[in-house]
Amino acid sequence: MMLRQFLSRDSGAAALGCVRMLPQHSYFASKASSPRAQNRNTAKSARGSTKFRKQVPSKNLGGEGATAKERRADRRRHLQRDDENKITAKSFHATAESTSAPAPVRVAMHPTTSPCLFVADVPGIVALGGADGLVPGGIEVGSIGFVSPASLPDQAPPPVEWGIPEFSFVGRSNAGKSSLIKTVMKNISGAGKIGDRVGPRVGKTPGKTKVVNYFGCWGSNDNESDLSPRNCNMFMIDLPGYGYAATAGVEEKELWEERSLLYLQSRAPILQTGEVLPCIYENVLAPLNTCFLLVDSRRDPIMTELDFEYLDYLDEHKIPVCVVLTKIDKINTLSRLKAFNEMSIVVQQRHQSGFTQLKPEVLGCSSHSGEGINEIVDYMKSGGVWRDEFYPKEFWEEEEEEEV
Ligand SMILES: Nc1nc2c(ncn2[C@@H]2O[C@H](COP(=O)(O)OP(=O)(O)OP(=O)(O)O)[C@@H](O)[C@H]2O)c(=O)[nH]1
Ligand SMILES: [Mg+2]
Repeated sequence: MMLRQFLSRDSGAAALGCVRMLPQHSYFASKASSPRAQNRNTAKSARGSTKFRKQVPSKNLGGEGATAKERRADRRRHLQRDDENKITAKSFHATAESTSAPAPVRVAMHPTTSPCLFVADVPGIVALGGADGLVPGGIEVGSIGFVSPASLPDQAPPPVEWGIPEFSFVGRSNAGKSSLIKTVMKNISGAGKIGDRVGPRVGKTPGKTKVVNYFGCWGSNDNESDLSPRNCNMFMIDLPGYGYAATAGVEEKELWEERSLLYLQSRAPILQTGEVLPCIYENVLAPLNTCFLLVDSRRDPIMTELDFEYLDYLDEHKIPVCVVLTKIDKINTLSRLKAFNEMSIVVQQRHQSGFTQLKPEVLGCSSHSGEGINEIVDYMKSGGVWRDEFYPKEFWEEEEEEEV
């Protein structure tokens, strides 16, 4: 009961109670200041690995004597206007392209939110969890839909304060992030096809996704009036990839990378400022539940320097990470074994050296054949890292005692 109230987005009082119950010395604070973390940071600066650490939101945007960073912020504002992912009024009249869904997919603009919400209301297939759909026992999902793009964190549709769990997908450009989200949306909703106005856009050339896109998941029994971002049970976030992009120059690409990093650091338990948020941010949970780090299973070696740098960044911000090998339909059994072994060694080494938010098991999937998708969906529906790895054990034990 207490647990459910705490996780409920509308129970501010219960959340406050929980803040008091948190251990005095934060789980995250102790990890952040550990000698191992300090050594890692020192080693990182020594090898000049600063690509993903320079990205700090700029306060002074442009103007005379502006620094390169400020000029980039100016460009960012400019790009926001003509971004290809921006929703236009014309899109409101779009219909979803779902030909083989179990029931017709309806697309609706929700009146209570910004005029860019599309909802694909598809009869749900699974119902987990309790009344709120957001309980430690699981996250109930059944309906899915595109909510909104955001170029900057403050444009994100669900404010951090709502504490709705978010699952984000990161990786090199072309790793298969958007495809995976699309396939997961199909799995959740039971729809045969997810159109581009409801799901993420997929592209053959690296650099397709350019802004942070929010996809909402509602409960399977929610009706149309419940389908606002506030009522979402979880979000899936499609982020622009890092590394080579065929669709843009270096500067534009840097801007997209910055968008990803700004998103991550604004939703993570540890802020860029060094401030530690011990699971709770202004009385609610830090919303970023898990970051799926996608790696193309065909790569040899499996991890590139950029992947390692990204992993370092996630570690530094104490973001829970689950590594997923993608496109496994493209490789034979022997190559799969090799890829999984290689990746598991990396993950276990990192886990043992202090990156405890890194899920020790590596997942694999194919968005084309559907292999491994159930495991990813099950992971999210079971609450991701909320119960087990993310929170200190004593936290839940204390809660349960309170219930008695
Ligand atoms: N064979 C196979 N191809 C895949 C799979 N997943 C994605 N692809 C293909 O890989 C290409 C890139 O997929 P995207 O989902 O757009 O990749 P992304 O990571 O979102 O790329 P960016 O948005 O550019 O960062 C597309 O041509 C997809 O069809 C998979 O599981 N198997
Ligand atoms: Mg993409």
